[in-house]
Formats: sequence, structure tokens, C-alpha cells
Amino acid sequence: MGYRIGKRFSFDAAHHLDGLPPGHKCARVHGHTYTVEVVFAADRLDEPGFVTDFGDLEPFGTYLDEKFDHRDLNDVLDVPPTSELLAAHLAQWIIDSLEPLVQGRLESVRVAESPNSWAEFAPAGRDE
Ligand SMILES: Nc1nc2c(c(=O)[nH]1)N=C([C@H](O)[C@H](O)COP(=O)(O)OP(=O)(O)OP(=O)(O)O)CN2
Ligand SMILES: [Zn+2]
Repeated sequence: MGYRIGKRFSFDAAHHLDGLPPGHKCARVHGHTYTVEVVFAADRLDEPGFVTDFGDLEPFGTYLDEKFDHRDLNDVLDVPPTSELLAAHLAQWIIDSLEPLVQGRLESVRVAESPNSWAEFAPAGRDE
């Protein structure tokens, strides 16, 4: 039992994926409007009844804008820019840089390259 909240962010970026079969469309440089949905959870609410204020998650939006928006993900990530690995990277940033400043705990980060597909990273051992 507990409370969960989510907030969705978006940015535009290019990428390509290496190591795919010959002719795979994703080996070519192309772009997506990425959406990133973060979920925070808490067993108890803070005043006035928040897991954490949605507005307090805004530093994550600033991080996405500054590091990823209108950039080539192959240039700014040190792992292959799949949705799965991007979700894991973003979760680590939140754990290191945002979670200490807000109420609640990160439960998951979901990255979507299109409305039809997504990948999620849920850090292990997140019990309060
Ligand atoms: N498990 C994953 N599979 C794929 C990823 C990924 O990050 N994780 N990424 C890609 C490519 O980035 C590709 O651009 C997206 O592939 P796909 O969704 O198949 O293609 P479309 O955007 O054209 O989506 P449609 O729904 O088919 O129109 C590939 N696979
Ligand atoms: Zn792609």
C-alpha cells in the first residue's frame, strides 16, 4: 500500500544504434520526441497531502533540457542510447541529484521514443 505520483517530461534528440543487423533503420541517424515519465512513491503524505510537490521535480526537466534537448544522444551518453539504458541513466541522475532534495522515493523512470513503445527502469531496493 502507498501513494504514487508521476510527472511527464519531453525533449527532442537524435541518435543511432550500433550493433544492429545490416539495413536496420535504427542504425541510421534519426530523431525522436522523447517522453520521460518519472514515478515517485511514499507511504505517508507531507502537508498538504503530497508525495512530493510536482513542482519540486522541475530540476529534472532542467537537466533534460540542458543535457539532451536538440542534441545527439550518441555524443552525450557514455552507453548506447537505447530507451532502456537512457531510463537507467536518468534514474541514476534522479537518485543522486534530485531524490535527496524532495520527499518520496523514485520508483521508476519510463522512456518512450514514440506513443507506441517504451522502456522502464525501476531501481532495486527502494523501500523506505
Ligand atoms: N527494446 C528496444 N528496441 C528498440 C529501441 C530501444 O531503445 N529499445 N530503439 C529502436 C530505435 O530507436 C527506433 O527508432 C525505434 O524503433 P521502432 O519503435 O521500432 O520504430 P518507429 O519509431 O518507427 O515506431 P513504429 O511504431 O514502428 O512506427 C528500435 N528498437
Ligand atoms: Zn530511434
